Amino acid sequence: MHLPDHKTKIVATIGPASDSPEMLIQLIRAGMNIARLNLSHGDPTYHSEVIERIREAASAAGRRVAIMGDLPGPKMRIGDLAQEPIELQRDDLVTLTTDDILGDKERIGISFPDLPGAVEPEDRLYLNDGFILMKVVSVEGSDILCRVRVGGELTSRKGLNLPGIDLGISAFTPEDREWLRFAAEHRLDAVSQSFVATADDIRAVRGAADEMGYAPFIIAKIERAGALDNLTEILRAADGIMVARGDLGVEIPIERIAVAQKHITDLANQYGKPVITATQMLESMVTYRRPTRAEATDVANAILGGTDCVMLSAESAVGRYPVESVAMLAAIATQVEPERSKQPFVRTMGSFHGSDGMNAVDLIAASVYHTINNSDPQFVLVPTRSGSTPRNVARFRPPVWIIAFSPSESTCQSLQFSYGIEAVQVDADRSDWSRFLRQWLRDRGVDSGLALLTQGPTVENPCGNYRMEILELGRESGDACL
Ligand SMILES: Nc1ncnc2c1ncn2[C@@H]1O[C@H](COP(=O)(O)OP(=O)(O)OP(=O)(O)O)[C@@H](O)[C@H]1O
Ligand SMILES: CC(=O)C(=O)O
Ligand SMILES: [K+]
Ligand SMILES: [Mg+2]
Repeated sequence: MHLPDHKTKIVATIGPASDSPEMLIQLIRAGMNIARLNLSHGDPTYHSEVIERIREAASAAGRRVAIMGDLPGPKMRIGDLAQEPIELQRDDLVTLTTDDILGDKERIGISFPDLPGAVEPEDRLYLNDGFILMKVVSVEGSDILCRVRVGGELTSRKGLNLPGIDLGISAFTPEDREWLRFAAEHRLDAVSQSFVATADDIRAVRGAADEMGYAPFIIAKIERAGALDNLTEILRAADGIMVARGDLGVEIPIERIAVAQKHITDLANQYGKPVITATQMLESMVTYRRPTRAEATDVANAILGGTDCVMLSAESAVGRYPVESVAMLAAIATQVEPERSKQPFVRTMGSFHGSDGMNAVDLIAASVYHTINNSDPQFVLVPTRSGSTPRNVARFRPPVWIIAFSPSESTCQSLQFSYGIEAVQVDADRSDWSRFLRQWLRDRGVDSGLALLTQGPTVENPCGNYRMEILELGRESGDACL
């Protein structure tokens, strides 16, 4: 039976460097599980074509690939530049204007009409994920005169951050609603919402999707300071979460990123919701064939720390080595995963020991955890409808693959986000899973050792109980069950 070498899932942003059919096939073969479309860049025609190419490449490669549309959110960006890149130097005077212009070194357009009213002299503005720092000198009409404090290179449509200044815009913007409709029309598996502040932002996306008859897997991107105070409620409302370190590293002091990442990851593991670690994971591979030691270590530490997915941004969207970058993530994951200690039980279950005790799902997941620790099963087999039972087992990061069986194609696609889960679509729910799965394994040449089977009550078997079975695959009397 073919299973990947790595259980960590790989997200790659698709852009001009990776959007050809040939590149997409290579990315998939190198280990890409999820293609991310950054809807802040490129128009609907472009993204429609790319979606079609990704699906064709996935079927040509015979691999499951999920597609995630990353909604722009209320991110302020500079407009297009007449010539690029431009180089801003310390002490340069630059005017940011809401006028519709092609920018240059003296005047740069910005997309947010209310900005001049929201800033005052001495405020700090950051460009390009914080690389460039400017201070406001004065505001006049639609113009903001700024002095460059830390210079650097700038290209079109880079982001603009104002840490600490609340612009009072909700995360789910009218533009996002248009892109959500696009995502619904193209049946994208997942959408990620940028700049989430509260659970209401996620509920707004889910509500709007509902009205469109669309039920995407919804990822909350944590990239503003306020979201860190509302993590629990955001995790409850969302299907998964992303540590969006590009903007987060500007919105909170960069020296606090590691602690925030650890906190978000631990909490997501406890809730059994997938977490994506994103941005600058292999940044130097935008230009060079090899990453730095620090980057390779960052990827490894994210995996050791419990991330489900690692993500590429510019490396795969506009870099010189998209395939090598995916292959590097896969190689690091393959080396690191066997070295990880089993997730400590208390760390994963800690918050669930409330006054109500553990619920049935947690009790079963705990039993699977203990059984794996005391035996050496080949697989954990999990029939599922929504995907929550396999995710509850996956949060322990068992050293064996969890194979989830679901009649729902969208559940299978959403399981692409979870560490160590391989999804298999089956024709229908059934009442004879143990017989069926014994045969399924035998058809794939697996007929010795142990497998664990766990599931909750199902539509086929609504009176069933939460259960864990131990399948002795070679046992004669077990064969008699076939
Ligand atoms: N479809 C695309 N077309 C052109 N350039 C792209 C595309 N997708 C990404 N890029 C480029 O790759 C860079 C890194 O991608 P990334 O997804 O991190 O974007 P970002 O602009 O930093 O915004 P965000 O915070 O939404 O991720 C972008 O700044 C952009 O220059
Ligand atoms: C991915 C993203 O949006 C960020 O890192 O800011
Ligand atoms: K975006
Ligand atoms: Mg961002």
